[in-house]
Amino acid sequence: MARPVIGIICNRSLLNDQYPVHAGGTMNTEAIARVAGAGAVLLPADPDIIGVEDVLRLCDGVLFTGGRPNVHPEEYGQEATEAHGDFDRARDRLTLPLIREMVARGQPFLGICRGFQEVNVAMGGALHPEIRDLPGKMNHRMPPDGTLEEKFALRHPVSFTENGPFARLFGGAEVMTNTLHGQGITEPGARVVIDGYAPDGTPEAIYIEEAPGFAVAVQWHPEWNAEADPVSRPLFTAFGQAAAAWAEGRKTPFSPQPAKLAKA
Ligand SMILES: N[C@@H](CCC(=O)NCCCC(=O)O)C(=O)O
Repeated sequence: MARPVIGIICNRSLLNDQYPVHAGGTMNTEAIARVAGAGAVLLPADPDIIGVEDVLRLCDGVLFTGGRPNVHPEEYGQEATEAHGDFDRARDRLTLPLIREMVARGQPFLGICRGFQEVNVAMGGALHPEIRDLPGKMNHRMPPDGTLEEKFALRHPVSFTENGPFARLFGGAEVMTNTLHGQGITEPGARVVIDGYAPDGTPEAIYIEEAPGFAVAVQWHPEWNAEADPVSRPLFTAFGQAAAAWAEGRKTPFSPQPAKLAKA
């Protein structure tokens, strides 16, 4: 039986340090295929190659992935500085209008890390280029060296609104997550509900208020260990269910039922 199709936003990269490619991580494709239960398609992050309308027609959902290059600060009315690092303006030109259109239509999406930041900026919010420089903030960047297991290790708790949608989805108001980011939300965009925070107050989980569909994003990387992680699994499962509903012509707002607590 045909599965829903979820588009995965790629990042530009160099193969063998020589050949320009549009790259999609296998952690993302595996999470979409094995946990969300959808067919995964890789989307070049450039509207001159695939436009917003093409993606909306082809995909039942979109995964806005992590990525090292940052959303250009002119997208939120600020000047670029050295702290902002690298940019990917083609990706900005595709993802920001795509997110706004998907929110309006109720077409499901999940944002991860840079994708989380894109959702906030698409809705009119702002970011800080290096949150560890802010008073009281911890360093949320991934360790510069080490194995993937060390880089994606669970590093801090995220606390959610009691009985809010994330707490209901995860079966509790606090979970442990990894952290691999330098930027963070400073001002939420219109209708952006910040529902999860790290201990230092860094926003970690958002959804779009009164969105007709699944409009959700997290600052951490749930694609790591997605099949086994007790947080990743329900998140990608709910995303896949929303994409399947879209494929059948139905919209599903982000309003999980309380998780069935394990029998004592
Ligand atoms: N560039 C943004 C988003 C960080 C992000 O998506 N990290 C995943 C990729 C990790 C890496 O390759 O560095 C930020 O720095 O906040």
